[in-house]
Amino acid sequence: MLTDLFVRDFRCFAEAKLELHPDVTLLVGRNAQGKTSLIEAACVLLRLQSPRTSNRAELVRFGAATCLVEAQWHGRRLRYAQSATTRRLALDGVTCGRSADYLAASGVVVWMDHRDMNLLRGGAEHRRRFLDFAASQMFPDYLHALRGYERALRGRNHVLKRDASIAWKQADAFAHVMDGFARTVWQRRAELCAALGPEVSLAHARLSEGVEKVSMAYRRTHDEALGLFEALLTMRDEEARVRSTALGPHRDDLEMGLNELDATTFASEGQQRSFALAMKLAQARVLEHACGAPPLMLMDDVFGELDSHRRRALLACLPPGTQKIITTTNLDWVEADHLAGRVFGVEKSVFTHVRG
Ligand SMILES: Nc1ncnc2c1ncn2[C@@H]1O[C@H](COP(=O)(O)OP(=O)(O)OP(=O)(O)O)[C@@H](O)[C@H]1O
Repeated sequence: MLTDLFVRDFRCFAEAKLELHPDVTLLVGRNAQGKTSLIEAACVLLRLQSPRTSNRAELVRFGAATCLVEAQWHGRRLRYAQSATTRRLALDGVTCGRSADYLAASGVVVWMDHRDMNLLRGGAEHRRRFLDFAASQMFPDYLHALRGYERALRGRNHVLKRDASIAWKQADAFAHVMDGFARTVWQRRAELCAALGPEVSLAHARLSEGVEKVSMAYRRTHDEALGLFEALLTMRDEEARVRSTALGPHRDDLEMGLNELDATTFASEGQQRSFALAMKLAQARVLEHACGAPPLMLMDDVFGELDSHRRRALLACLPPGTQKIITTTNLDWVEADHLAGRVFGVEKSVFTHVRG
């Protein structure tokens, strides 16, 4: 459970302190008052990643030198400080030099927002990001393998673009490195998808009252029997033409089926929304199972646009004991019998305790 959340010079906040509720904390305010920034701070503190940006310097309030986020997570004190160029982490008041050690002690997170529709409507990169965020929380070796793969991929693409005549020997050296990391990435993504598949079906059945059938499968760019290095050897002509790496985990995708059809093209908007919700719920259940404790749910303005059946199903499908921080522009949708907790109003980056 996350308690005692404190931020200083983070995004629009000079300083804010919130005592979070063990079940539900609602942050209510008009647009651009700071709701999303606050739950982003919680995500950064627990996972060292923002769902909104990969440029950490953006987190520091304009004009300030360093941002700070601190909270208690299941009795441990987490501290994240970030300047334009450096990041400092601390666990229980002791500086933590290795992010892997920090992440091992920290909690897991599921982030939900209106962009979740991109899991169905957007390109494959959205689905890969979904897998990567979950896999990096479940498997301690995943992020290292993914970053190593991406580094080698950048190197290889640079070689493919650089000269009029491609230095294949150099490109192959990068391909060897990519091949090693790709094995871990594939294995972990496959394990994750095997765990997610049945959970997506279960969650979707509750959201759609059991009338539709969904499926989800991981799709590689090439035959599994071939290693990446060998597969890339067969792509010389194509790569010489497009000047970039044609195969590998950076091009893989998830195949999403709805009643045996491709959900990314044939599903209605409502069906796609239920599918995306089911994926996030499945992520929560799989993370709970893998990590032994429910994730923190950070839900950015997702409830207002759901009908009351799906709102109830969404809450009912979460693992028992899941802590939720929910942002919303109004409380009209809140039904007292299924959502009690603490409410804060937020205006111009200042939080006011309203009730609970
Ligand atoms: N580094 C920063 N320093 C200062 N202000 C920032 C920084 N980054 C973002 N902001 C500002 O913070 C404000 C709050 O943004 P935030 O996305 O948290 O609002 P919100 O209440 O979630 O609104 P919405 O409901 O529209 O998403 C915005 O006006 C944004 O421009």
